[in-house]
Amino acid sequence: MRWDASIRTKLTLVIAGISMFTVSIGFVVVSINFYQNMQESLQNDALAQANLLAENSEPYLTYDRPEQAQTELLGQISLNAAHSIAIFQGIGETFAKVENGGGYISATDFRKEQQVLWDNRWLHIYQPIMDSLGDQLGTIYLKVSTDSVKEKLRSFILSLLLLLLAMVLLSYLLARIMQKYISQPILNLESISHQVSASQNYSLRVPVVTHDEIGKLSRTFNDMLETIERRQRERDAAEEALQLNKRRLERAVKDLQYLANYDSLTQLPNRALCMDRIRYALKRASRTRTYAAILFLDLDHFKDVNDSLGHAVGDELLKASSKRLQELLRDEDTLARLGGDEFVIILNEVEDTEDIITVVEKIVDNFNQHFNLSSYVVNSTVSVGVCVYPNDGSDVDELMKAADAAMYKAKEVGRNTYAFYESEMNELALRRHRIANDLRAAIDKGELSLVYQPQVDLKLGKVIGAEALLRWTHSELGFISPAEFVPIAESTGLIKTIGMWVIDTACADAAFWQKQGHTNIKVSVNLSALQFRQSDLPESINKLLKKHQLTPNALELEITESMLMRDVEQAIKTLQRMKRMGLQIAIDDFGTGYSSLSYLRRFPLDSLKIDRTFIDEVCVDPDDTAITLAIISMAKSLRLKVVAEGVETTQQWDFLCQHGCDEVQGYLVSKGLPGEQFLAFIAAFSPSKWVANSDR
Ligand SMILES: Nc1nc2c(ncn2[C@@H]2O[C@@H]3COP(=O)(O)O[C@H]4[C@@H](O)[C@H](n5cnc6c(=O)[nH]c(N)nc65)O[C@@H]4COP(=O)(O)O[C@H]3[C@H]2O)c(=O)[nH]1
Repeated sequence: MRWDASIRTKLTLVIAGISMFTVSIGFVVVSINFYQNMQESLQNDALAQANLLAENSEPYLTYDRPEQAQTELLGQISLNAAHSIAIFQGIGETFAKVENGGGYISATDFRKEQQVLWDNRWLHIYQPIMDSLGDQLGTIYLKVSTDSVKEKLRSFILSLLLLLLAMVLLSYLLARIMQKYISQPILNLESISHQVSASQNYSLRVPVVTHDEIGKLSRTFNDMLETIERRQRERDAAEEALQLNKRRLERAVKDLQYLANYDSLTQLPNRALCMDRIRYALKRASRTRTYAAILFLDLDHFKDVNDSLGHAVGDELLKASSKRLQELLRDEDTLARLGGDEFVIILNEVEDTEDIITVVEKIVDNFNQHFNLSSYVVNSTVSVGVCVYPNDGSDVDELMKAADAAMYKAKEVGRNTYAFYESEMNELALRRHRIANDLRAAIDKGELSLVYQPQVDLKLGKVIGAEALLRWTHSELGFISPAEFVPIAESTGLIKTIGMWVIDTACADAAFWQKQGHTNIKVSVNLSALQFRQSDLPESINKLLKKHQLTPNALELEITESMLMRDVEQAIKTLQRMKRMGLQIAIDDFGTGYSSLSYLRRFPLDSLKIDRTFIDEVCVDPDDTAITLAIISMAKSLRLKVVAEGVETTQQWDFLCQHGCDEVQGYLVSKGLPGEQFLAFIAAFSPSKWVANSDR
């Protein structure tokens, strides 16, 4: 068993133990000595008395006077212990005896010779009585109790024990005090070594207070710490130098990597990294079944700028061009500089190839604005060649060649333009270009018009409003769907003008219908995202309402979920302004976006329009049924009206009727109608008549 007491305790106990052991031995020796002395004194005393009796007993024996011997002789004995005394004569006959606490004496106690005997309780002394002729007349027998000796020994031991206890206590206290001088330096040594091992702080030192072995040990320990501390310092310095070199090396590697992958002038990815990014874009596109577009850009007449204004201006133009391009791109797209005035743009995960046209047109348009360089204003247009993965090539080389070829095509056409590698895309781009250009004049030429698709209240069985739908009949291209030209108008910004024309026209028509007596008919107008973000839109609408003296609640604005979710707080503010004006607000194509319920509660809305794609299969596809029912119940819980778009069959109509939909619109009721036809439609509309003509 290990004993884990401290050295201090051990030392105290050892010192106290030794002193106790020594004192105990002394105690035993003294006690034995004392006992022996007491015995000897008693024996000497008793022997002297016995001798005296033996010398004086002769006449009493000779004249046979036992009574006198008893009183005159034995009665005179004085001893400090209980005793009995007898005079034997002849061969053991008791002549006289006195029993004075020394017990009974019988003939059996007789001994003839001189003897001194000790037993447990008694001291027996036999002393012969001799006559003058030297003959033995008898024997004196003295029997002395040893109780008095034992009693004295007991009280002696008791006082000795008390003394011993006091000495042990004293030695313990002295040991405690003394051990401090021995154990403290050891404890110091132990404490410092513990601190050093716990904190790894080698600057700690043990205080050296003695010059003995422990003092020497402490000094050696301190020397050892000093050596370790010095080595530690040297190692730390070496480690620091190593880290510094490592950091320098890492920075150098990073710089090298950067130089290997980035262009030092524009900080854009260089050719090597560009090829890598294209490879990655192709993988992403094929995994997500989308397109990737590679735009090869070359600044027109860059050489002239360099030659006439100097390389510094040329560099500045390249930097300004890269900044401008960067601003036009999404974060997930890549802009790289191949060298000279050649740039490449990678458009990732493009879902619709028409989006590529939008981007490339934006780029070409932007370069039609001059560059304000530090000392010159420079005009620099751009020629762009575009190819699309997977249509125009399956690997990086093929696609780069295609984009390069397309770029030369754009240069040949006369620069400041773009060209697709694939002619089909070129045609599409040309058509978009044409639409964008011609749309500007379409309003003035009177090519735009509105049709109104009736909206029927299912409970009332009455037409209660209409959605205004924009129509464009191009003088040469014929009918162009709003689904085609509205996004183009959005990308060119022309939608603002067209949108105001739509509201103006719809308000004028609605005011006319009201004048014709259809006071409860409201008109719904689609707002584009760009329009919705226009800060002066509420005021502009207000002006138009006043212009046509139309009550605000006769105008409903249709907004899509994505328009609201783009900047929720701003959207809430705009909607609140519109609501304060008294306008009606509907969410269009509901269910296709990502609006969250918590946000919906915060938008001041009047109705939700269930998207046509759900109504299409509402009686066939259980998913669409479930979604439609969920939208209806959600709208009810938000106290919003529900409108179903694209109702084409009576089954859909019945389903919506049964499940509490408020309003419907769709080909089952009517397609969009020109203003005057719509008026006639309201007048003629009666549910029974309509039911008769329907596909029931
Ligand atoms: N298959 C089918 N289709 C039906 C049925 N009932 C209505 N539709 C069509 O569904 C579209 C509904 O309009 P939208 O969802 O707002 O979608 C509109 C809207 O986003 C946009 N648009 C139309 N007019 C305007 C406008 O004045 N301003 C803005 N910003 N966008 C407009 O163009 C989109 C397409 O408009 P449209 O071609 O007129 O197509 C209209 C309408 O003709 C039906 O029963 N079956």
